[in-house]
Amino acid sequence: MITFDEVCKQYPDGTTAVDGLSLDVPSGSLTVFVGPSGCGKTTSLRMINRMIEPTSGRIMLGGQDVLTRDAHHLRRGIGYVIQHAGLFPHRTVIDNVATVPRLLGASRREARSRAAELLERVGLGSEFAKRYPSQLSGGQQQRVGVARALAADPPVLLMDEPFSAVDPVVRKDLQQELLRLQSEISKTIVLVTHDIDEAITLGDRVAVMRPGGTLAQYAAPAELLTEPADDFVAEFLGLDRGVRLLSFFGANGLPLRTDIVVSHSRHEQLPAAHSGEWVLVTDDDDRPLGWLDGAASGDGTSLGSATLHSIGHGYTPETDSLRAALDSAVLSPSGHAVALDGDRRVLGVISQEDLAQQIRNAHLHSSRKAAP
Ligand SMILES: Nc1ncnc2c1ncn2[C@@H]1O[C@H](COP(=O)(O)OP(=O)(O)OP(=O)(O)O)[C@@H](O)[C@H]1O
Repeated sequence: MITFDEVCKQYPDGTTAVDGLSLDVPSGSLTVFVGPSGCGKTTSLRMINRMIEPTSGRIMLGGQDVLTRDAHHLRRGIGYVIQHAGLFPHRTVIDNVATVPRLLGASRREARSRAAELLERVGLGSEFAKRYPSQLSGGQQQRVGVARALAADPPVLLMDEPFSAVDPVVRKDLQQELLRLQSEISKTIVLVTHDIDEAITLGDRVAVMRPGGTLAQYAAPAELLTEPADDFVAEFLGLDRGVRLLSFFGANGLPLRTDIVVSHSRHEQLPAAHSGEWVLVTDDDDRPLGWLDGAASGDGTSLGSATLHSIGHGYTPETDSLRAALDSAVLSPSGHAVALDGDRRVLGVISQEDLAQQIRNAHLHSSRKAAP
């Protein structure tokens, strides 16, 4: 556990970077510090490993004030990842990572084998080991940075805007990688970002800081989205916070219709009962072929030659959220989301209207749960 206890930091020029910060970062959790530029996120992070020292207040790590710890010894237990990975440009990838175990006394061979294992763990195969950092993409360099930070097997990992120098697609990949890695290694991670979406995706808990270095709210992402503490937090979360909240509700158990799903193998023509409405046409294996606009086609239309419209991405009830189901319905020409199993077989469909009702139920249920 890391505890900030009334921590303040004033720089010599009089700037107050952090003002009365008190919060607990539970062991094994991923906590995100988020807020607009200049609100004291980096200063707060660097006070954990004593790169910056507080003006007043205390930071406790494992029950001990970090200021009472030898700085080098303290940092050995704290991995640190920064924006541009901060790799040694003249060392190969494997040597960048092996440097840390070497410093800790491992033989060259042991250090390299540990480094290779860590590179594998962050998704970089052996073909990257001999390259230099400049021969890697930004995202690959960030992975090496994470592998190096993990090389001493530190219980704590500090990450300062680790993914902000890479493009949005790579960034999403790296975020998912970090979540996967964290599920395996369960470190105590403190991550700084100015991107609220990143904070909500990654954080078990999110500390929203405001200009002047004070804490606006510290809560789990779903709680932030449901009950922002004030207008500053609500505004920082953005206008689509209701839709983002849907990411926290599973799409399992939604009532699905199968009466407007028509199998190609059982019907050669659009049955009369369906003329006038959209039907989903499937193949012999229940895989979706596309939506047929019954109103435009009329009964008796041959299913084999009808014009079908794409179902889009559909959603998988077991693994997707209500947000994915809603997205699927909004993008569908028929206004229905298609539920697919893991083999992309059709389980049924749900309309936007039915989904809206389910969303209202989910919100109601969550606010009842939140009530004392
Ligand atoms: N060495 C320093 N001397 C004086 N003021 C500083 C120093 N370092 C940071 N500051 C100021 O302290 C405040 C907090 O800075 P900090 O870097 O912690 O913010 P941040 O939230 O991480 O910002 P960003 O998102 O832009 O990186 C800012 O106003 C900054 O200008």
